[in-house]
Amino acid sequence: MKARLLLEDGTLFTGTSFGAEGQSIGEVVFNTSMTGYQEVLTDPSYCGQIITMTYPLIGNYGLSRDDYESLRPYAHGFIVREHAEFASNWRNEYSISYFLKEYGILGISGIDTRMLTRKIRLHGTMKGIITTGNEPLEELKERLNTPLMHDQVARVSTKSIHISPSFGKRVVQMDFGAKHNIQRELVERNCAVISVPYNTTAEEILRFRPDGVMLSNGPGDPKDVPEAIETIQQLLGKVPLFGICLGHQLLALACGADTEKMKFGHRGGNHPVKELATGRSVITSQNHGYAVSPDSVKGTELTVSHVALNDGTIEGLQHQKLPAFSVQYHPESAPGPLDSGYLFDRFIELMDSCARKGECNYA
Ligand SMILES: NC(=O)CC[C@H](N)C(=O)O
Repeated sequence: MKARLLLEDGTLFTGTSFGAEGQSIGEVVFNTSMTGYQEVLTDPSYCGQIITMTYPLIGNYGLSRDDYESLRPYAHGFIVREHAEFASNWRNEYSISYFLKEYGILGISGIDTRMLTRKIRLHGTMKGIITTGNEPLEELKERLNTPLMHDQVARVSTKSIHISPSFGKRVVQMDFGAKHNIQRELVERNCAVISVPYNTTAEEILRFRPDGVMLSNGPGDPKDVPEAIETIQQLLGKVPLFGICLGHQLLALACGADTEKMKFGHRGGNHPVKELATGRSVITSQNHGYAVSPDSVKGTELTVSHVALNDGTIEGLQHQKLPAFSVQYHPESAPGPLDSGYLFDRFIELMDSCARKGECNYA
């Protein structure tokens, strides 16, 4: 079946549908990972976005339930050069087209993804619409005027409190759309993880007597969740904090810094980042369209700890006085390189040292 993709700048692509039928609108972004399409599709941070994969063949190792990064995909569409119906992998359970159809996500293949990516890099991220119908172009253009959503975190955050029990440390995870691998990394280090909805108050969080609070990744503009910024302000200094991606941006806002939308963002599995304290470089997994504004950090109690080697963007922050740090990239990888797993060890050490010094203060 034929499918079309229309961009905000008027570019029309025609391809083949390989997912659900209908019409879907979203912000078109590109991801340069060569593998990991199912972790990407099930990363809740893509809620409201249409993902273009720059790697030309997608679906060739199929899908398996154990590789999901959340319970379901939240992306608004999937664009590929070529999709493979036949999967060569003993772990394969079903095909990419079956998966997309099951969750009502439109997929379009046969697209010149190199041209599309170059357009996005030149113009910045744009809205786009995918359709399998025969609507006239004017109607699609009209639909592209629909404003983008701003309530993604509320859509993807857990609706109720749940715990993955373990003996050891207790970490409350503010779930803004958390990827499963954050929890796996913590559980592996003997932490019981209590995941709470994004709008849980500081008082409720501290009632769990946590050793630390994890600020998860999540979709959208960090300024769309002011209640979380307020909660983080109240948690600062009372309990060790570790922020990842959206959690990093929210920590920055809570400390008085600012965030801004990037031209086309960072999404992929090979972004080089430098840790300023050691001069060491790591290859990181990334997925973000916003970043902390460099000038806004001056005058706050934050220090820039990591920078992106491709464009100098802030990739990590450390609080100068309080036990709190964060990274813009994904130390939990999934998909992507494992270089940054040591940051979870650092969080454990921070919780240990705060507990030793009696620095946790639940009052
Ligand atoms: N992966 C994330 O947490 C993304 C954070 C934020 N939604 C951004 O795009 O910058």
